[in-house]
Amino acid sequence: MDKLIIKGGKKLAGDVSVSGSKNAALPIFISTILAPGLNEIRNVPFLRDINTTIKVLESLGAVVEGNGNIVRIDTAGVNNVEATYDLVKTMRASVLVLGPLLARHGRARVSLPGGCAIGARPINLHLKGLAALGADIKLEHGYVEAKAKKLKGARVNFDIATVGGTEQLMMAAVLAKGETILENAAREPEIIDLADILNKMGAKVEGAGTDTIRITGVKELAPVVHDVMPDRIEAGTFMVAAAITGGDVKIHNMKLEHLDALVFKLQDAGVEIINRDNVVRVKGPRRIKAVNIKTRPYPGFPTDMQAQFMALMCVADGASVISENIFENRFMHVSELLRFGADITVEGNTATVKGIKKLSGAPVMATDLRASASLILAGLAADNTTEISRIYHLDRGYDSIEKKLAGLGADIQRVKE
Ligand SMILES: CC(=O)N[C@H]1[C@@H](OP(=O)(O)OP(=O)(O)OC[C@H]2O[C@@H](n3ccc(=O)[nH]c3=O)[C@H](O)[C@@H]2O)O[C@H](CO)[C@@H](O)[C@@H]1O
Ligand SMILES: C=C(OP(=O)(O)O)C(=O)O
Repeated sequence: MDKLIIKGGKKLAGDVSVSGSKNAALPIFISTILAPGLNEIRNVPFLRDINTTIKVLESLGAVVEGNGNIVRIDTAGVNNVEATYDLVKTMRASVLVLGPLLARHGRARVSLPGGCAIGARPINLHLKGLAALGADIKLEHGYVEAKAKKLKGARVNFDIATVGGTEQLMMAAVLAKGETILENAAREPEIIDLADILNKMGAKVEGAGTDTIRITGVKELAPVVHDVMPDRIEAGTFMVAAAITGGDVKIHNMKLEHLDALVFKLQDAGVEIINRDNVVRVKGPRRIKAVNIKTRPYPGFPTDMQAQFMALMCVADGASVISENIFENRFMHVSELLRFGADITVEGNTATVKGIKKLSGAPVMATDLRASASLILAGLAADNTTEISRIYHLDRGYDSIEKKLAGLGADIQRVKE
């Protein structure tokens, strides 16, 4: 197993480029099931979750080959309709094959994903929506079995704005008979990227990015070439890295408009952000000011940036109140941040962080993807040496993060344990 060793205290400076988005690429890869033939996906990040998605698609009969950041997925031969426990358990997004398999083959058998470290993560709203489209759904032996001769358009009103649920229903509805209206749909930019590829394939999806998405079913879809959008969470993580080290970093290949909520909070904390010619320059102040955040569905503050922002608040002047409103157990980084000497108390879904002058490097353990990023950020700001173990979580979602940070002057190394 690999671990990271960071010698903190370096102000980051220079240029860094953001990779393609994990949370956009996974549903985009899965959407190719709907367009039999050779699809080409570009700007693909190198991530463990991408490899898992490729394994899932191959297990269904797709032929996949990669060349750098371009991946070609031939879905002509997809004829297996079962995604097994072994694959789904390592990556929850695999459950998204349900909608496209059902739409293309009229049936699917997919392992229930179960919870994960950050929460229970149910899929009841995915299943309720598919049932509204006419699917017959059974839960048996840990698997969802879904059947429908032909899905039929319907109105689906989500109780909660769910990103995965919205993606699942979009992919099911594009080949359904008639019109589907998704109300209280999630509005994340990754949903727009998915709608874009589906529309290129010949689908009729309108309103992605708003809370009402209208989909008119079509008979068939054709394969396409598509570029994945930049990863807004990776970009946000670099912004916090610049801020926490008092650095001066220019970030390329990012869309600042996807990060409004984070930008406002960073500015309130005293961070300077300049967007010129599509390059975002982030300058950290000498001292960070404490600000409060509440995670919310997009366009609110992203839950995927909560852990990283908490690391920043650990060294702010004053106290910050952080509420996590999406996942019930997404504070696992707290106990590890305490090992750096941070002053954090948690009550229910709220953490109160009292900033201290300096964190102190420590051996810590990564518990989930974004928690890992928060520990790196703390390590960059801390004195002395930080050792982060169990970084396999990090490799699920960050493309060469240690190399990119080293390129900005961080003293960070990956070593074998
Ligand atoms: C709204 C939100 O911030 N979604 C995040 C969520 O997406 P992901 O798609 O994993 O999760 P959802 O958006 O579906 O979940 C939003 C909320 O709805 C609940 N829920 C969801 C589906 C369902 O069938 N039943 C149900 O009750 C979840 O428990 C959660 O409280 O995690 C991803 C990985 O961290 C993030 O990139 C997404 O931005
Ligand atoms: C938790 C995350 O991903 P996943 O939904 O794949 O678990 C994430 O991207 O922060």
